[in-house]
Amino acid sequence: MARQNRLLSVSDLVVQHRRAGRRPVRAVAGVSLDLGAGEVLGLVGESGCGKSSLARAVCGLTAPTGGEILFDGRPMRPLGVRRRAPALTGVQMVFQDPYGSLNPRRRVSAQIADGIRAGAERGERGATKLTPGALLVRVGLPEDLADRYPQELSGGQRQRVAIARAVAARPRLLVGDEPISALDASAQAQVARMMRALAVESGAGLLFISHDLSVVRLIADRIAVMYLGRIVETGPTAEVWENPRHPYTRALLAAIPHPDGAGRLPVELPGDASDAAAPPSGCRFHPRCPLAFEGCDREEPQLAADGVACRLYSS
Ligand SMILES: Nc1ncnc2c1ncn2[C@@H]1O[C@H](COP(=O)(O)OP(=O)(O)OP(=O)(O)O)[C@@H](O)[C@H]1O
Repeated sequence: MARQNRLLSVSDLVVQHRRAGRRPVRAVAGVSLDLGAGEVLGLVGESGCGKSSLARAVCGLTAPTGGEILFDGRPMRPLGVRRRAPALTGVQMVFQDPYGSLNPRRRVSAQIADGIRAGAERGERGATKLTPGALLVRVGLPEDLADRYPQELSGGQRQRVAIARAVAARPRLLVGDEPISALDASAQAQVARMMRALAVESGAGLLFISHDLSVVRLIADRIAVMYLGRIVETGPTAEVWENPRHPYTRALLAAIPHPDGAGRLPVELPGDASDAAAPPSGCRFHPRCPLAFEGCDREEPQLAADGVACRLYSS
């Protein structure tokens, strides 16, 4: 499908953070990806690889340093330029910490009502039929929680409220930045599945970001694996899960404990992830790669049409 026809199309995105008196950090170093309506893309990678920087740029919260973000075929402008709340553009984001994003002084019902209003203002069909109580039930909470304040709720309840508020705005694109990592392990898969259901049934695209490949694979149609600012592998979920090709994806998979406690042993990657402010030359993963060979420290592999950025597969 042509880029302009995708709900979200990111090409060669660069996000660089300036730091006073220190070298800038290129958190996103040339990323291209796309997402269709009703589709779920899982973005995975270790802490610090640039997932949040990418998510914030996609939502217009951070100005890109380079590249292009098309939303519905039109350039996504940073918030300062657009001067409109993301909800009014049809993009909603759910963050890891719902405490930071919910207003402690307003009742849950009022905050969800804000979302409903934003959807209605954009003229989204059905937005005015939504009610805070019905949305709470939809995210697995009792209706009467609407009268409470965020601090009266548990962390898991707050995160469900944040999801209800995001969905209330009838977004065309929902971005979850580690939306489940603060939840109990027992609730993570359930909440992830709920986000998928809510997005897909309303025809929205979902960009679901997590460091946990085992949860992402439960809900994503496609997976993109990010390492130090770059996408190193991407493909349909079943393919990436069953036949990971990039050595980094393999290491991520090998580190997932088997459900019965046996099976795969955690494999430690040698060394720490490199500093994004001073990435290694050549392939960014080569200092930790068990399969690195002659030349990997000089040539930076590009993401090929087969979805892998690794010299092992280039002819
Ligand atoms: N505002 C900022 N100013 C300076 N450096 C930043 C800023 N935001 C992020 N960084 C740096 O950019 C790199 C990528 O960070 P980012 O938060 O995007 O990654 P992440 O994969 O989302 O990690 P985490 O899951 O820990 O949030 C890191 O080296 C981080 O220290």
